[in-house]
Amino acid sequence: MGTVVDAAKQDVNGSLAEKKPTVVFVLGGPGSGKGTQCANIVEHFGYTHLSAGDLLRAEINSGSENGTMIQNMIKEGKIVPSEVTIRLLQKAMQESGNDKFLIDGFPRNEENRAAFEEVTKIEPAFVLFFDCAKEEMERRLLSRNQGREDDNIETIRKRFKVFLESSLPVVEYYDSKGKVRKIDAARPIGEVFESVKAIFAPKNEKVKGYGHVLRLNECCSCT
Ligand SMILES: Nc1ncnc2c1ncn2[C@@H]1O[C@H](COP(=O)(O)OP(=O)(O)OP(=O)(O)O)[C@@H](O)[C@H]1O
Ligand SMILES: Nc1ccn([C@H]2C[C@H](O)[C@@H](COP(=O)(O)O)O2)c(=O)n1
Ligand SMILES: [Mg+2]
Repeated sequence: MGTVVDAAKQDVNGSLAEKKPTVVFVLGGPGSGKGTQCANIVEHFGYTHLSAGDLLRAEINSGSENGTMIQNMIKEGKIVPSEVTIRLLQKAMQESGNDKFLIDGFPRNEENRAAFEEVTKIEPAFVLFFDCAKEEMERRLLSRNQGREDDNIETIRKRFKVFLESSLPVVEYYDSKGKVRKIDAARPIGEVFESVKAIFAPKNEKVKGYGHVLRLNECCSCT
């Protein structure tokens, strides 16, 4: 089977030019709205959404030999070893037929980050980071009602701790490389998506220089 990079090699002339897939990492605390906003981005911008958590839950349900280990780790709010998660992500990328991916909830720690880079040689285009207060995230998780085993107060607290201790340093790493696009995710869903759209909209549709981003079909009060 070819690699993800192989699948993305074909250029417009049909020749085999090296073209790596576009990857956007989507990070944020538990319940910050990553999955909700990824669904909107898919609809508007043609990305394939790959949630590491969803892939791990599907692996549990598939009866895989790793299922029990993954289930126990998720229940404890712990991070599953990178080799397991990266294998699932690579398989999903290959099977998608797309070359633009939103990778949601990954990398969750330094081990995830370094292993993904080492195995795939892919650098993210940028990191979309949903910033939200803990109290608001907790409220959302406790009323999500999707039957997730980890949406109980005991596991939620463990997930918050892991987020602060292990995932935020990854966001800081990418921030030091100028790759983080931070969104205030505590607002209503539609407002959050307006900010997200401004990041994904093609560059040539933006007009800069007025202290905010304008779309070509909009006008500011200066005219
Ligand atoms: N901006 C928002 N305002 C209010 N509720 C929201 C907002 N965004 C998402 N929600 C709701 O909060 C819950 C959690 O959202 P979502 O599943 O998208 O979060 P997540 O970041 O993917 O969480 P997790 O890390 O646990 O997978 C859902 O019930 C969703 O409908
Ligand atoms: N890179 C990842 C992503 C997720 N997990 C596990 C641990 C998380 O608590 C759980 C749920 O993830 P979510 O759906 O909230 O993004 O899945 C992991 O081990 N490694
Ligand atoms: Mg999610």
